[in-house]
Amino acid sequence: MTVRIGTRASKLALTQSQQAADQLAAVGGFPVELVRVRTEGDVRTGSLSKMGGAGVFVAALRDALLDNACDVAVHSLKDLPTGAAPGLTIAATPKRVDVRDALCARDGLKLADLPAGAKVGTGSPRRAAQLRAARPDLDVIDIRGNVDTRLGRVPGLPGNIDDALVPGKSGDLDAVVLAAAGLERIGRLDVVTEFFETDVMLPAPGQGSLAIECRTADAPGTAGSADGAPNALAQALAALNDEDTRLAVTAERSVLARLEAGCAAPVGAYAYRKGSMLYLEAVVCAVDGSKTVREKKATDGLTEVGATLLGIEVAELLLAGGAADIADLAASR
Ligand SMILES: NCc1[nH]cc(CCC(=O)O)c1CC(=O)O
Repeated sequence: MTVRIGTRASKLALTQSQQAADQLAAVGGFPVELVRVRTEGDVRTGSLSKMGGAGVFVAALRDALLDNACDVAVHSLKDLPTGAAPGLTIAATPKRVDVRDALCARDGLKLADLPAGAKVGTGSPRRAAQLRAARPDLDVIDIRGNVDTRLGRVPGLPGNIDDALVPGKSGDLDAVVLAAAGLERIGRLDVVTEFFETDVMLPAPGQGSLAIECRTADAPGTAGSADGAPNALAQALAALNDEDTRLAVTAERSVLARLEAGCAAPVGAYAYRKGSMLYLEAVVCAVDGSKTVREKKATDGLTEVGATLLGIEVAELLLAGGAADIADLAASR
């Protein structure tokens, strides 16, 4: 048996798929190969909103799983919609890496050093809102493209502008904000000039975490041979799972689900386990940075159900604090 991992062709996707492939092969003892899946979001360069949102990146991989064109898909968890995918299971969330957002600025500048009116690029309403709340004098510019293309818009940061996507835009910004996790995975933490602590900028729910998805029939707990023993893939997937990461991202995604928030809603959430408690912090911001609702709560229910309930409780506190009035929670792109 060769296990086929479906992957997008971007540098970040290939890197994280290859890492998962190496780990699966090591613990499973079976051969693993990468299968490239082209997604609509990779092929077309137009507005993501016209393609049905960031979910287009995920949908093609899920179709490939359901069509038996691959056995495993590795997603950035923060790109996964919260709704269920029938027939598929998130079999593992490996131990999460750095959850923070990172400023990548010209000349080594930190947020406090940027001059008034400095142009800071981000495609994320969540980052834009928290940037504006911290520094209302900045000019936040909407950008998209892969990590290289984004970095290439800051003078002195070696990036590779995709000219089809953003013609003539090389070096036009003072800084961009990216997830530390993505930079870490592709070995580009050298461009970071400041890591934002979570009191300045709460990350996207699931940021820094991967979701390893498979057909439910192959998932740990469901897959079995006639004698009831789990199959080799299910066992290997179970070995890649980190339960503290699973609890944290379950709580974070539960906030999004209870808020019925779209993928472009300005919502941040971060959960972490400390001892016998699971802590969750979440924020909803007006995109112009003028208003913020923030809540924090903990539970000693260290189970999937406990984490989900914690997310619901925090979401309801946010709603009671006026979250739906300050932000368009349904916003999608
Ligand atoms: N939306 C794009 C995306 N999806 C996952 C990551 C990397 C971070 C992660 O794995 O959480 C990124 C890039 C970014 O936000 O800078």
